[in-house]
Amino acid sequence: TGSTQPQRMLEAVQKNATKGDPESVFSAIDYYGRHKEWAMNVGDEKGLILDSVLTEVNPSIALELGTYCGYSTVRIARLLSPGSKLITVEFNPAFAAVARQIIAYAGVQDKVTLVEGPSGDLIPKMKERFGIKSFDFVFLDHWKDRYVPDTKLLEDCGLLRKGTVLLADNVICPGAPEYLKYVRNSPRYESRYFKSNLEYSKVEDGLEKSVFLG
Ligand SMILES: CCc1ncnc2c1ncn2[C@@H]1O[C@H](/C=C/CNC(=O)c2cc(-c3ccc(F)cc3)cc(O)c2O)[C@@H](O)[C@H]1O
Ligand SMILES: [Mg+2]
Repeated sequence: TGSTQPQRMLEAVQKNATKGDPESVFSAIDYYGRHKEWAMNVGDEKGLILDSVLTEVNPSIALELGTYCGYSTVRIARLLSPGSKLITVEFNPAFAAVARQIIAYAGVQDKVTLVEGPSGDLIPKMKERFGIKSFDFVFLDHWKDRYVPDTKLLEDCGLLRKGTVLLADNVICPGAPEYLKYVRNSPRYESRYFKSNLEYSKVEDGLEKSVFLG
């Protein structure tokens, strides 16, 4: 019945995953994306890189730009220490509605605040709305041409501190060439590329990890 892909993914989660088990939730989405219908989730291969960077950073306050169905939201939230929070930003209300249900099904809703709206409007309100000094970790996975403007906005709003880690999806496919130029040429970032594959495919893609130097 699900008319949109996110609704069909939610159905797959409700059918195949165990309530309260985050791993079973994102595994069900991976199965769906690999065997039923390709979907733009960071996926299982790049997901392992995301997991390892997260474990290394162990953020108290994390930001995700582009929730979509909540696949990476669940993947990130499951690794957060008690008391840590993830704020995820999504401007499509239909996607946000599905993501809320997937996040709740996984049982990680207490660690996640899903904020609806365009990142450009919400980033400047993060401090006043959520009492945030700065983010420890940012996952960029929204429109690729928003990576640079939103990174600059995070800098200008004082939301990055010495050591904040930015992790950007899809820097090769679909590609974020301006973003790669920005973080690799800027003296304010220490950048490194993690080669991988596009989700559920053999095409090359990768994640760019950039540490803000202050
Ligand atoms: C306005 C700022 C702003 N504020 C708030 N929410 C925003 C937003 N801009 C976007 N969103 C939401 O984020 C999600 C979009 C994500 C965009 N992601 C890809 O386009 C992508 C594509 C491929 C691929 C497609 C086709 C191929 F052939 C190959 C690769 C693979 C990937 O992993 C990909 O992430 C949606 O939920 C938007 O509603
Ligand atoms: Mg992506």
